[in-house]
Amino acid sequence: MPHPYVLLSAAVSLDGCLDDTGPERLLLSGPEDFDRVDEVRAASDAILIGAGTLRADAPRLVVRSPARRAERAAAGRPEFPLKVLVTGSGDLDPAAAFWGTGGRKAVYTTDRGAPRAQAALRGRKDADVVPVGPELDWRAVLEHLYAVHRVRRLMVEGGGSVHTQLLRSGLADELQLAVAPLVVGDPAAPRLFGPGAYPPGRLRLEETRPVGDVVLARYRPVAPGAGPLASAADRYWLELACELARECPPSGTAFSVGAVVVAEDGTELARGHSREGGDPVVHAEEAALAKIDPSDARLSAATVYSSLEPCARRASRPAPCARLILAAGVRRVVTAWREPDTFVPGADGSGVLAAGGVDVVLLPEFQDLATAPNGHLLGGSP
Ligand SMILES: NC(=O)C1=CN([C@@H]2O[C@H](COP(=O)(O)OP(=O)(O)OC[C@H]3O[C@@H](n4cnc5c(N)ncnc54)[C@H](OP(=O)(O)O)[C@@H]3O)[C@@H](O)[C@H]2O)C=CC1
Ligand SMILES: Nc1c(N[C@@H]2O[C@H](COP(=O)(O)O)[C@@H](O)[C@H]2O)[nH]c(=O)[nH]c1=O
Repeated sequence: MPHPYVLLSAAVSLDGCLDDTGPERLLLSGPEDFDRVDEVRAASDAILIGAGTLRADAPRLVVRSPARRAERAAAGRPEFPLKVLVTGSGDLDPAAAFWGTGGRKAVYTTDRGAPRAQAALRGRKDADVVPVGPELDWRAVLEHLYAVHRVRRLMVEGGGSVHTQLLRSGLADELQLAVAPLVVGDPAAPRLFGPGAYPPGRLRLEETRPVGDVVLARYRPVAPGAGPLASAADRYWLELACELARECPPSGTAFSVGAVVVAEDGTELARGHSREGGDPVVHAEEAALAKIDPSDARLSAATVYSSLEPCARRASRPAPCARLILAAGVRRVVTAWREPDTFVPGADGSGVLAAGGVDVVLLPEFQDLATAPNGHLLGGSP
């Protein structure tokens, strides 16, 4: 099920704190950065916080700039992004400014928290309470936001507990961190990220920029997911594989495919595309794997991303790509598109891989991107 693009946004002190322990919210951003945050809000379909932030900060979470609100309205969007709250307890103050400002609100809670949240918000026609089960399942929250509220871009404004869970579970697409030039120094102050197990490796730095006296750093988590569930980083790499497919020399008799092989820690091991380097028959996965030393110990925990599922049979080479992947020891493949019958009827590379113990993850929301360079082969519809 598709998810929105999830952007974590936070301002932190030099010692990694989100706030101090005083009664007032600590302003870490300066005026220029608050204006940047307003711009990010205006570009989002929804803004999510945890109930801890609602209690601590009395947030309104609105787009402040009238010009940005007018731009949204002119584009046919609601003037304000949807406000999203997560709570386990359902213990909500109905008098909080959060409820009386902005547009629609959605409250995601547990079966246990729902009756209390519903009681607190009784009479509010602009707030929906959605129980998602005995525990708060983040994937269910994201799927519901995508499917029911049509949220494609979700900004998460904290606090630490929410940011920690989304980064740890591989559901964050981007982190926007404003580093403020002050030190809180209080060991009891809330931190951005708590202790625990995070995806391995380094995040990818996308941008740094001074904004007034804070430094904005934008990162993308790129360590692939594990097992059959897709992570945000899986979407990042699959999109790249689909873009690589556009680099293939045109052909009337073979698909254009892109592939990337990525180590467990997010290091790109190799990439390839069909017919690259003047070889008229080479496939994308084959080209990428050929660039990696077969004894590279990282292969066994690597993920192969391929815009089209790896081939199961071929005439032009002795081994199809599904067999090459198995022989390389790779145990996870993420793909956008099952092979149609165009050239090989009943090809089932995913089945060959699964029979060999590989987790095959299909993300059909990327199929249009994967098929785009192949329209001339598909006779209208794939
Ligand atoms: N500098 C910055 O950019 C920002 C700073 N902050 C600061 O962060 C602090 C608040 O952070 P924090 O205390 O971590 O609070 P959060 O805002 O992360 O909210 C935590 C609460 O959200 C609900 N929740 C979160 N995850 C789950 C789950 N898996 N299941 C059920 N309920 C869940 C629970 O609500 P319940 O208790 O109702 O069950 C939980 O107590 C404040 O001091 C605030 O000022 C906040 C945002 C941005
Ligand atoms: N303190 C702090 C932030 N705090 C965030 O701002 C939210 C309140 O925004 P508003 O409703 O517009 O007042 C609050 O819930 C919390 O998520 N954000 C930042 O970018 N920088 C900061 O220094």
